Parts: sequence; C-alpha cells; structure tokens
Amino acid sequence: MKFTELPLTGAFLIEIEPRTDERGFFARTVCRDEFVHHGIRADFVQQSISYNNRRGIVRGLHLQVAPHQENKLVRVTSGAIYDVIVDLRPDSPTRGRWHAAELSSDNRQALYIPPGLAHGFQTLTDTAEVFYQMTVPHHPQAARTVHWKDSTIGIDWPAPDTALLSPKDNDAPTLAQLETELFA
Ligand SMILES: Cc1cn([C@H]2C[C@H](O)[C@@H](COP(=O)(O)OP(=O)(O)O[C@H]3O[C@H](C)C(=O)[C@H](O)[C@H]3O)O2)c(=O)[nH]c1=O
Repeated sequence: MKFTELPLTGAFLIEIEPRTDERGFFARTVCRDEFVHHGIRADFVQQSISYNNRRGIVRGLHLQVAPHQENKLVRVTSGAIYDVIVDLRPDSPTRGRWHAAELSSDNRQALYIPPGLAHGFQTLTDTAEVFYQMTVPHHPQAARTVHWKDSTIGIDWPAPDTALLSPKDNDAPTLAQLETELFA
C-alpha cells in the first residue's frame, strides 16, 4: 500500500498497490505491519457500512470523545463521496482545519482518520456504499456531532444546496457550543 500523510497530522490517504494478472488484480487493503511502520493502528474491532440512496447525502461530522476515541479507516465500495476530516485535537497545530478527499470505488483510495478528528462526507453519485473500520466499538454516549456547515470550520462542500441530512446531523451543535466538551 502507498501511504500519504495529510496536512492533518496522523491522517493518511492510503492507496492500494494492485498485483495485476490476466484475471484482474489482487491488493491488500489492511496490513498491520505496514500500518505500524507508518505509526498507525490496524487493530480494527468493528466494521460497518452505510448505503446512501442518492447524490448529495451528508453524513457527519462525527467523532467519539474520550475514553472511546476511535481510529477510523474509510473506503468506498460503490460510487463516490467527498470525504472530509476536521482536526478537533486541543493541542494540534492544525486544530480547526479541515481536509477533503474524493474516495470512490474507481480510485479505491482509503482515508485513515486518527482520534480527535471529526469525519463526514457528501455523496457524489446517485448511490454510494461506504465501508468503515474502527479500532473501538460504537459508544452512543461518547458520540458527538459537529454541524457540517459550522462557519468557523468553513468546509467547501461540493453541493451544499442539495444536501440531505438526518435530523440529528441537521440540528447538530457548532464547535463553539461543543468547545468545553471537545477541548477540555
Ligand atoms: C455508528 C453506529 C450507528 N449505529 C446505529 C445508530 C443509528 O440508529 C443508525 C445510524 O447511526 P448514525 O446516524 O450515527 O450513522 P451515520 O450518520 O451514518 O454516521 C456514520 O457516518 C459518519 C460519516 C461517521 O463517520 C460515523 O462513524 C458513522 O456513524 O445506526 C449502530 O447501530 N452502530 C454503529 O456503530
């Protein structure tokens, strides 16, 4: 696999290295030794998928707070998404900054998201299936959502006017409203 560290320290874009032959190709998507070599974890304990039934769906911005902070690996198995991460780590030099990558079943790229970063996406295709791998289980009481259009973050979403969100996400608090909880 090819690992490219992103401007938000500890986050990586991971590209497969296909072993091609006349049948097609084989490629690793997770390898503990390769992950550890780059200082990241691969001890995933939970895998999930989300199926998205139209273009423009926004899920997130989600994270789990301590003591259930998660490392997350996200890839797209069908369609394409505009995948976004936001640095919410109190002592990070890039705190408050965001980064986006287009993940798709065509490019087969994955985003590795370290603890303390919020994650969300907007679908770019009429349907999209997203595959998540987490290093800690889902703890609803530790789950937090930051508003996708928080002006202090300023994410440049591809299609904000046609976004479809869950009521929970649509009514999410801003960073300022979560400040004490996130940056305590
Ligand atoms: C995360 C999770 C959720 N659920 C249940 C809870 C709700 O009844 C339903 C949907 O949950 P939620 O609306 O939180 O899921 P999304 O809005 O799609 O959030 C997901 O997409 C964003 C972009 C992420 O990064 C999150 O990791 C992931 O939770 O599944 C479970 O049963 N188990 C789980 O592990």
